[in-house]
Amino acid sequence: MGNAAEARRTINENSGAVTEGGGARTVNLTKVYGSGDMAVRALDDVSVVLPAGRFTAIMGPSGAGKSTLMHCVAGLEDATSGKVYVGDQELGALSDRRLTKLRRERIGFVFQAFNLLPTLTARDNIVLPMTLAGTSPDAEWLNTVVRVLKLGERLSHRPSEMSGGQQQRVALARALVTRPQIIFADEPTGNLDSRTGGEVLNLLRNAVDDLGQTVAMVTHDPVAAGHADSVVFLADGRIVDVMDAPTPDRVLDRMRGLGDPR
Ligand SMILES: Nc1ncnc2c1ncn2[C@@H]1O[C@H](COP(=O)(O)OP(=O)(O)OP(=O)(O)O)[C@@H](O)[C@H]1O
Repeated sequence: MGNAAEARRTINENSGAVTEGGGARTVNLTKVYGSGDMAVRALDDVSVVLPAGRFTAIMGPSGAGKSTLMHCVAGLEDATSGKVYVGDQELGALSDRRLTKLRRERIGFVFQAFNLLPTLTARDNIVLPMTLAGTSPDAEWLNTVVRVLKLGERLSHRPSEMSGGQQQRVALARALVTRPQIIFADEPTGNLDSRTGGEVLNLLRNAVDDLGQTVAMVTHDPVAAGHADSVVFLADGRIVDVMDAPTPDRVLDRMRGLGDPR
């Protein structure tokens, strides 16, 4: 799809039932930081679907609004106007307490820095969200996640006893164990060598294909975006294109077209 108007139309047409029971979407989402002369319109009327059971990459030049979009959809930032839905729940309708609960129970995060607690074993890091919530993991699901991520031999190890790739797999297991409606990955391969980065991308792909997970990933890397089902391109706070079945070459071409020097 070549132009922004067409991209937006498709997104709007798709923004009905697609996220029911999973995924996320925004409707006319605008986010302004500051006010008066200092106002920055980080997102400008963004309507986008992150469909259930699909892997979506979010790309665009520096300052395009990628992190802001992720933070608004994850309920970490308020919208200035417009709406955000996780599944069929509109975030603006929730009290702070219920929003915190939704974030803990229905959203998973994988960051560039793995954010593992150094004193805890892999297993205790994986189940930490549930420990904090005072619940216990579904043993069968925990076993499935550990098996898919090949962490069976590592469960009693602390982060310092694991490689970067193994630590990232623990971080992904922690995101998966609560069966969130969507996982947000922010540059999940940024700190990794290319082989380990490739493994992490395959794991995200497998989480979608084998576990039915919904994944949204912010990345600057066309190779990483090539693992997704589709790529949403942002520029100056607006959606300018959506690419299905992306390849690294097509993504790179599109990024160059947006003036990204990489
Ligand atoms: N807390 C904030 N206060 C003021 N302005 C902000 C804030 N957060 C982001 N911005 C501005 O909003 C715009 C979008 O920023 P954002 O971080 O979402 O872009 P990005 O696409 O993630 O960039 P990058 O690729 O460099 O991480 C930028 O102009 C940025 O300076």
